[in-house]
Amino acid sequence: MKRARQESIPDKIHRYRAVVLAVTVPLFLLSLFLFLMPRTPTTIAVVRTKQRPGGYAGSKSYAVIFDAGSSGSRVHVYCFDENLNLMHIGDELELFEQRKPGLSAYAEDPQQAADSLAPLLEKAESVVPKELRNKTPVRVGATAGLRNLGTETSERILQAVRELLQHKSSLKFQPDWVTVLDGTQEGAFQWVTINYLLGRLGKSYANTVGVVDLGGGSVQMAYAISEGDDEKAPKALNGEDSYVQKLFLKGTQYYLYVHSYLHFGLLASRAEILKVTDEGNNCILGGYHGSYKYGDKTYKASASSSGASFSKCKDDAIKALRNNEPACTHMKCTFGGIWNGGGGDGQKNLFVASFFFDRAAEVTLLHNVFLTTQMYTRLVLHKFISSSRPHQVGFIDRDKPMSNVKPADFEEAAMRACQLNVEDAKAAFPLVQADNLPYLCMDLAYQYALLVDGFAIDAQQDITLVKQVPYGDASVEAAWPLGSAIEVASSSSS
Ligand SMILES: O=c1[nH]cnc2c1ncn2[C@@H]1O[C@H](COP(=O)(O)OP(=O)(O)O)[C@@H](O)[C@H]1O
Ligand SMILES: [Ca+2]
Repeated sequence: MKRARQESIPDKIHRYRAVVLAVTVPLFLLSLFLFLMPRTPTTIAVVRTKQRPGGYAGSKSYAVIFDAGSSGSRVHVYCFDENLNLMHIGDELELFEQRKPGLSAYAEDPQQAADSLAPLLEKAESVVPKELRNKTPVRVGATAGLRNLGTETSERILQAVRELLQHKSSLKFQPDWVTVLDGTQEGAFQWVTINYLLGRLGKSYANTVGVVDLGGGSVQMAYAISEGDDEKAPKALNGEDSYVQKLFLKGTQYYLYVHSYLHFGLLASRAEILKVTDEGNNCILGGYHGSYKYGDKTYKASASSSGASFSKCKDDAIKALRNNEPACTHMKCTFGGIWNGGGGDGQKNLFVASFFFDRAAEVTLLHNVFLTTQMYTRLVLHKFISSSRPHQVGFIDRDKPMSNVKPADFEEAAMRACQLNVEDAKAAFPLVQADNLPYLCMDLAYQYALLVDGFAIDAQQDITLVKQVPYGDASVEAAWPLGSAIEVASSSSS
């Protein structure tokens, strides 16, 4: 048998050259490709590590703001880019959650008050990316409800809320971020919110809009005035909030007239009106005999035998506005001896929010959605159906978050509501909550009196009722927390 010849290494390479080439060439090409490729990290979508305070990471910063209102608690979460534009949180431009009642309903039990915020906190945290939570500030602003309770009780509640945030939250938190907002801050934040969403910040004061925010406990008026008018503003006396605040926004100096009227929010005003009326009330819908509780006081709320009367009820609302009015020591006053700010271009476009919108929406129905034939007939009978908007009853466009109306629309709606007894009103206004029904005439008459007699707005002036303001591809709540978040985000990203 012929023995195989012993091959040398060069011979072997020569014999297997095809295999060697087939293995080494692709390997060489692969290494060359990897060598020339741009050096990107292999992990996916890393959040940039350079982070500034205020939940800032790369180009995003978050802010969580609790609105502890007198009639309910709400949480808003906003996300801003580095130019302070709102960015998406899911499909929306904010997270907004609410629950009732507000903190002041738990005056006797601060722990329960704080616990009422826990579900809102959980929801808010869930939309902030985990790695940003300890950089994201959480603030709580309480408004008229806690202002009414007095310092000791409200401080106990705020302390319980601070403990909740300290122990149950992973957000960035400082004890002095949980406060009772003063009314002028609240009004100023509301003005910033609406003007920001409308894209008016950075423009001359004359191109901004004025705002009225009718809460449950207080109502705020805020609008920008000229520098010259600021110089003429009456100086605040000791203990009074100053009438004008200076705000520097988007490179522009604004002089903002703001006043908050405690006890003149919609729910508080009912108590004021019930106080000035005697036995049979002119505002309570016919057939209702009960009582109204506001704060820790209860008022008799009983209809007169002839039912409600719009004109008498409006007079009572005006009496409540003027009740114990101190002399007007300023050039021109609204009510309560308060300077009216002098008016001007910053007030010519007025955006009117909160309960103004809510009540208007509740007395507006789409025929096809809500009305039975019997109800329709009743509404025609009472002339509820307006020829200018034949597709609906009432005066706003229910499908839109903003509507152009006139103060006179509230008068007209009040006149119609006041004619009804409580049973008929229930059928005519299925959207009005049962516990608000007896007060429907009172609420609408007060809203009209507040605008026309309180703030001296012409009954025929165009005003905008607003709940949300369209911004980008979504709408954002027209409420003060956005103004507060803008302050937080701009101070932490500068
Ligand atoms: O985010 C919001 N969007 C629209 N309306 C709001 C928002 N938050 C509160 N409101 C409105 O504010 C009114 C309640 O006032 P609130 O309870 O805040 O009283 P207060 O401001 O006197 O403390 C309601 O009409 C409610 O719909
Ligand atoms: Ca409010």
